[in-house]
Amino acid sequence: MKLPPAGTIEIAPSVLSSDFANLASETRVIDEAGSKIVHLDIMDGHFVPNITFGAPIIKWLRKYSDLCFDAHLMISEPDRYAEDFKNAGCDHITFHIETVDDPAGLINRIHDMGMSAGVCIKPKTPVSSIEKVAKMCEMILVMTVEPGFGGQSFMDDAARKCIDIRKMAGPDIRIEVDGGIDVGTACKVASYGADTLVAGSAVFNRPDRAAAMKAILDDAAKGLD
Ligand SMILES: O=C(CO)[C@@H](O)[C@H](O)COP(=O)(O)O
Ligand SMILES: [Fe+2]
Repeated sequence: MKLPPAGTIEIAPSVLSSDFANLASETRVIDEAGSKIVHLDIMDGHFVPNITFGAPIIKWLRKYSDLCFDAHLMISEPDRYAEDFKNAGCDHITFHIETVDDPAGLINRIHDMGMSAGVCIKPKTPVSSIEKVAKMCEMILVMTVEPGFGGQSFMDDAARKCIDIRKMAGPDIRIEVDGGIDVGTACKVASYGADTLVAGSAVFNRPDRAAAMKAILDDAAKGLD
């Protein structure tokens, strides 16, 4: 499934905190609970100090799920691997602005392969770094923790960058936030202009994933009041 167009608040559960031995059923649960997107965290042990999974695992998961596969590439040289993620069935690829010399070139390549594209900024990376390419993207990802691990504490200063990004990019681009999103922080990021909420531990570390997702979305709605 393609990335939903901007204009609605969506939750993008990150399977990073799920039971990797049961990835297909974990993904089915969030689908049945109403999610349109599953967030896939790809880490290479080089750009970030952790290793997760790559295209072969995604290719298998694709056989079991029609959700929008939102790949968050926390890897060096994302241009080298973008085609592998396309062939594995990803719908959307986000790469880190810190990892490339020619972000516009990579966004064009991702589009040419038929996927939507996103750039991501780490907490200390300024909004100005994505100014030239923001409007080329379908979604901009703002890290609200240092990338690499689930379960970290939300950084409000980083989240506030969504306010400037929303002004810069306009209403037609999704702004995704990632790290420490739960009840209490979802309302804040929604008020800053984010509309796509990645949640890992807040969903998968709870026995009732559907209830956890609903609580996060209800909290986000409060941020729009
Ligand atoms: O990209 C990352 C971590 O680098 C994430 O997508 C995490 O999975 C978010 O985890 P929580 O903070 O929601 O537990
Ligand atoms: Fe992520």
